[in-house]
Amino acid sequence: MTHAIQSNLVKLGGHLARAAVLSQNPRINRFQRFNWGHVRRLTTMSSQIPLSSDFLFRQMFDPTSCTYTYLLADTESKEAVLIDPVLEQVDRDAGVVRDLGLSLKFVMNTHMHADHITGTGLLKKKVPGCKSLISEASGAMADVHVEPGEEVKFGQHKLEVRSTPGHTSGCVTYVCHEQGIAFTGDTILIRGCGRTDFQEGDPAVLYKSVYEQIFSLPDNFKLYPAHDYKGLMVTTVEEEKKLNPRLTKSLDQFIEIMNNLNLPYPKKIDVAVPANRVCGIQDDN
Ligand SMILES: N[C@@H](CCC(=O)N[C@@H](CSS)C(=O)NCC(=O)O)C(=O)O
Repeated sequence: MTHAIQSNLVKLGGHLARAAVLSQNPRINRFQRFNWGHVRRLTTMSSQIPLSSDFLFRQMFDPTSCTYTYLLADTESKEAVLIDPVLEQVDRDAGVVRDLGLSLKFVMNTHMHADHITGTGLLKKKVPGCKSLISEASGAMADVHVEPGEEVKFGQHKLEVRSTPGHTSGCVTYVCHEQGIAFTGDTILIRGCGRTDFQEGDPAVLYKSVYEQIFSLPDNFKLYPAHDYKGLMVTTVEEEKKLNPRLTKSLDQFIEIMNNLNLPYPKKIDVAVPANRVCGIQDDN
């Protein structure tokens, strides 16, 4: 061991010893004590669940709205579903479906989005035969309305519909149990969650949805959100249970945080919500 390493280890030992003494001293108030909060991290990690070889998964990004669209398919039967498409990316999405020789069964949304217009209506025109799908509770028009507990089937695979209101009253999470993955829309984001200040948003309802419907999934289930604003792509139940800066708080603290986010309204809200109520475009089929 070099002298420099030895000396740094001695210094680190000193810091840790001082921190331990400070944290035990009753005369030092809680704000002066060594704050371990910022060193919170996973010390162990649950084993990873691999996707089965007949399960196609593609995550695609729209840089303007920071939306993720997901293409899932059964590679044997070729049946596919597309989750949360964006109007401006319809040609990209239809192109991937065509290139891979897939048969698009459902174009589905996790909720009625407020920040972008869904690509659903236009995809129905460009990819004949596919059906639009959204929750009954969303209040949006679609060919198929799903209820909590129902399954969306494509080939040998299926997604369970879980009701996760709070960001909007009609939000759902689609869970593929056999692959250990869930599509959470805006209910839970990576180290964040959907805002609750419009479209019947309610922080207490969102908190309950997350704890009852998402954190009740196995720790190693991967969570795929509808947005990320920091370049992250995927998280796990375990990570969010332990590291989510909002959802690791008590219900009261969470409500306080959500009621004071003071975010500007999404720029497209006034056009997106009415358009998404009718599948993104007036559907004249
Ligand atoms: N700047 C964007 C809108 C960003 C935003 O409000 N995102 C929503 C999800 S889309 S309605 C959200 O819930 N964000 C949570 C957060 O903590 O950021 C725009 O103008 O479109």
